[in-house]
Amino acid sequence: MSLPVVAIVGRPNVGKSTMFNRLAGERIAIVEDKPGITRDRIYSRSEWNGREFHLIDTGGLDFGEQDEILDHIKNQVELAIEEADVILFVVDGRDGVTSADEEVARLLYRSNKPVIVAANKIDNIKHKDEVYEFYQLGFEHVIPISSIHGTGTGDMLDVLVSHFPDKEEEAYDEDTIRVSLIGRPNVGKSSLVNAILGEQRVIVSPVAGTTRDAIDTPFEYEGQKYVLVDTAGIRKRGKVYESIEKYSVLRALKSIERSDVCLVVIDGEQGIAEQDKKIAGYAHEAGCAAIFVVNKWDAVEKDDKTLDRFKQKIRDHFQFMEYAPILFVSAKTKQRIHQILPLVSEVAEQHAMRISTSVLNQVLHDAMLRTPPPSDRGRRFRVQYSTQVSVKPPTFVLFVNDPELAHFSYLRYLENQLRNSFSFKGTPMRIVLRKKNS
Ligand SMILES: Nc1nc2c(ncn2[C@@H]2O[C@H](COP(=O)(O)OP(=O)(O)OP(=O)(O)O)[C@@H](O)[C@H]2O)c(=O)[nH]1
Ligand SMILES: Nc1nc2c(ncn2[C@@H]2O[C@H](COP(=O)(O)OP(=O)(O)OP(=O)(O)O)[C@@H](O)[C@H]2O)c(=O)[nH]1
Repeated sequence: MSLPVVAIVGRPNVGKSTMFNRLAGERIAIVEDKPGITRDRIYSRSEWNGREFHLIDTGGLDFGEQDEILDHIKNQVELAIEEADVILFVVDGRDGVTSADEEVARLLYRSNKPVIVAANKIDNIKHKDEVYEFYQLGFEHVIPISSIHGTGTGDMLDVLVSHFPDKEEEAYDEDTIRVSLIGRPNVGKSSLVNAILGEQRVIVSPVAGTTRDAIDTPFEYEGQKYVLVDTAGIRKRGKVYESIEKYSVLRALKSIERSDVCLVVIDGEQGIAEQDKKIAGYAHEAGCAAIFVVNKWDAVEKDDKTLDRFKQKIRDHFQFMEYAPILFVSAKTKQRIHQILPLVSEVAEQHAMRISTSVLNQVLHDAMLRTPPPSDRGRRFRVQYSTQVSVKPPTFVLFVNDPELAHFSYLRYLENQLRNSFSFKGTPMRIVLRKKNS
């Protein structure tokens, strides 16, 4: 199921980034984090009262060359209307309604999305009645807040969450492998979808907007059911998106959540870009299995070392995803396209693998005997007992004497030992430490 999306819009300087940072500060802790993951400042996963959602600061999006502030605002709002489930319209509560606020409001009327007006910079609660004038913008909710101090944000989040769509039911069987192709614009995602399906079911064209509605493509291959998630979303939807590469991250985020396996598509001709790293990082954090698919391999001038060199570059850039296998393909010539689905099926199996408690404890016990944890001021990290608590991704709970004694490098060692014993090819793994009450 994909998470609800909340977009923050508003004219410059009203405090969008400050609010974003505050809400992103409530970010749920990632159990297993690795160095080297970079995040966009404009996307965050947040949570309120047990409901998770994505937050986008549209003000932070770069829409390319634009002199007019109004154009920038229009683009923000268009994107918010298209992508968000709830729109958070930030105004400066101390300035009163400005003409730019009215313009934003006018643009927002056209959508049927719930809009919540956050009257920001009300640092002193005594002034909260002054925000009533913002009701003239025509929206049901006007909430006085101070992003700097955090006052009012709880009330605002309550209203936001109350407008989230109901959780949808998962439409596919447990044994269907949900796959998404993620990557920057123009790396060849649509072409790969076509190549994988072996027919021109999705229209490929260098022009934007050739496919419109979000469409999943279910199919069967060698007795296994698959669904390619949001094949239509792979295409850009309107002119506004042409210039925003960062937008590709949002597309990726939405399909990642609905997927078991992510094909991280990289343009072999152009090489690895910073944006690739961010997109891959989201797949990793979401706990999806992943495969690097280097496309356009036909267009690369090669000698006998080119492939190994490219592999090494991937390993250097994506150190947090050492587990992900790499395929070099061409959607154009169909080179190695037939290897994609068998590999998808293999990593999906690993992603869903369960290890019995006794075997798990044996492996960890042996590993700790072979290389005991370093002692920290006379105290040593000990694992009493461990068990796998979930799959997709495989998640292990280790009951330990003191979680503080666990060094990152030692946990990495334990993870590698698990991988040596069980493979877990293509899947991230989570290790959660719990203090054992003795
Ligand atoms: N007093 C007060 N100042 C605030 C509050 N929130 C933001 N500010 C200030 O308002 C200014 C603009 O804040 P930003 O968060 O950068 O505003 P923005 O809407 O993201 O601005 P753009 O990036 O230009 O669109 C900064 O100087 C903030 O410190 C608040 O709750 N109270
Ligand atoms: N040489 C070569 N060109 C390719 C290959 N795959 C795709 N292309 C070209 O790359 C361009 C982009 O391909 P698309 O499949 O539209 O890329 P996309 O990632 O879906 O692009 P967006 O919809 O912009 O996200 C097109 O001009 C394709 O013809 C390939 O394997 N080799």
